[in-house]
Amino acid sequence: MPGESHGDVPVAVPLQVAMEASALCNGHASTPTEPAKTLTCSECAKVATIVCGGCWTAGFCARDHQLTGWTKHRPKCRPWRVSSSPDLGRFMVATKDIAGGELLMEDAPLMMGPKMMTEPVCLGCYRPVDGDYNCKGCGFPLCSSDCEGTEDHEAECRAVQASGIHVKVSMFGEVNSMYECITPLRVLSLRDKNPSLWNKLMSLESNSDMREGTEVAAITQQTVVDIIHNRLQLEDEFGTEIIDKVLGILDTNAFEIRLPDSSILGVYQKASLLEHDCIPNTHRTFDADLNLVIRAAVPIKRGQHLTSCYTEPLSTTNGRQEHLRSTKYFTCSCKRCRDPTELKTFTSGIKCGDCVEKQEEAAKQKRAEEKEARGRGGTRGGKRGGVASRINKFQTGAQGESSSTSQVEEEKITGPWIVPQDPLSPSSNWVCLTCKSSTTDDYPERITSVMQEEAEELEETNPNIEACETFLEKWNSTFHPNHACFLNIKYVLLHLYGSEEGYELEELTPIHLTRKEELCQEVMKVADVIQPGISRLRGSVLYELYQAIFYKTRAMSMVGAIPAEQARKMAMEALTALKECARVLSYEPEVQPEGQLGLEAKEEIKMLQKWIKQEGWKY
Ligand SMILES: C[S@@+](CC[C@H](N)C(=O)[O-])C[C@H]1O[C@@H](n2cnc3c(N)ncnc32)[C@H](O)[C@@H]1O
Repeated sequence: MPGESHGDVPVAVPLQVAMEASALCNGHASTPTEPAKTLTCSECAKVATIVCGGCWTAGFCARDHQLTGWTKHRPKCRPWRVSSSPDLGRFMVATKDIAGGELLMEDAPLMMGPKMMTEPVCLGCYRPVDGDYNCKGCGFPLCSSDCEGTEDHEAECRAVQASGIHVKVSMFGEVNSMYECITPLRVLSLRDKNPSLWNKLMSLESNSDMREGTEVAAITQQTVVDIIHNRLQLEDEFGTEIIDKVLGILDTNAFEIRLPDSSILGVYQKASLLEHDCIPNTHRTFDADLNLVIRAAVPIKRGQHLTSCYTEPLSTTNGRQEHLRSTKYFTCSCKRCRDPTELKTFTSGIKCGDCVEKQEEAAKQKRAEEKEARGRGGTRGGKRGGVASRINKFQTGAQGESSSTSQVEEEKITGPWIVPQDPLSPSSNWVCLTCKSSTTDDYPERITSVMQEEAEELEETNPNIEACETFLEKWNSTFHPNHACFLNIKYVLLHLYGSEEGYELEELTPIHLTRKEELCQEVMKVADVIQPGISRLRGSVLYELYQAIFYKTRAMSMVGAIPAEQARKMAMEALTALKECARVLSYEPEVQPEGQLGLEAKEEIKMLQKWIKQEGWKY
């Protein structure tokens, strides 16, 4: 149009090219071939000759009509389309090559509510409550009268009042079962109040057939269905079937939203169509209005499915599978789950006791032979121990990878590690990758759950450095250093070095800083595989890594403990980590702690560059 700028209009792609590309994409195993349709121009309905290069789906008869139609098409233009298959149901496919960080969708919540298992929170603003103020209508605790008339709180308030019950919550700060039926009630109330919203919610996957007869269904029969029917006397309005369907929809689709001091549930229409993968290629955040913002975490090729991780990435294959089966009703067969080594991260790995015994025996034998050889006049090597060896370790650690470090790295891969033979089966045998012996009992599951329980207890007690190090030392001879439980404790520990009282950053010795760096590197190596690209996990660890390297470099170069060239190299490593941290966290909203950390990282880049300049180095 004359005078109108078309600067952001995507290129035109010839229809023939788009059709050939689409045929290639549809070659994907799980993508059905879609019926061939004649594409028409979105502006004049003539037969299309080109498609929009942004979404590769909207057709136009010619470039002029693509330009004049841009204002209308822009809100719909997106780099993905929805497809479906019998295995996955609906899913999203990239319609063009997408760059890491590219915005894929912004999605407003269809509805929100408290989590089913939650401590008492205000039903208007979701802050934790202590019972100081109770709703005059229904008795549920709220933060103040301001939240009494909020639209969010209307459904349960009305239902409770109509039943003649006046709620009295007396336990605070711990999970309270009275909240379990609030969010389902909010969804149910939409059927009459807002049919269009209700229809959108009902169009989401409920997995009703799979849910029927499960333990989850039996529990919610008592905690939700019976309460709605008997206490709130709504049996005539909402039969068991519809309540079960709503519960299935919430289980399958609700996202957990982290607020500053609580977390709640939100249901989103577009983002609900994202398929699960234990190594997701998208990243999700919530903006200040709790819209869900989905970006590409890594570059995505046209034709690839867009994926999100529905479960805890720092967990074992069994743990992830169990969570997905019991709450989302499917068995994940992503490349991480299919591979017994989990792409050589070994986050479920256990040490083979037999092989360790044999290795120890062989080492003992070798030492005895060496001793005998020395006795016969062989070379005498003075063994460095105590302080001398610690200083040596510290210096080699600071100046480059020592042979023992690379040995440890090698061992992380070679083992001897026991892994599940068929990771997709909950009753799989476990096999040692070195001696090939297979476990015939449930030892791997038992020992893992013993350690997991201990790790959970430890995490619940706000552990200190000593407790975390003791835990790792205790289980070190039984599990792989990357075992998911270890990684969770290591994640806590790497933050404690630098924040615990007496271990603040300025007070850390180079040995402590080396330990902090080592922990960061270990967690980062796994994070790079299982949460690549833009991820909060990587961002947060990168910040700690920068701190460890920078403080160590400064402390050591101040006393001349390392050559200038070594110090320069270390400073550059710190700068690289900090820049990547700032990049990764730049996608987090400022209202979230990670968003704040990203801003700090941005500021600290300037400070670090200034310091590097002062030292006379170029960056
Ligand atoms: C949030 S929904 C995703 C959208 C859903 N496919 C639909 O058609 O509405 C989650 C459900 O999709 C299916 N699903 C998602 N990812 C899957 C995967 N990797 N393998 C198998 N099924 C999957 C499962 O039925 C799961 O409970």
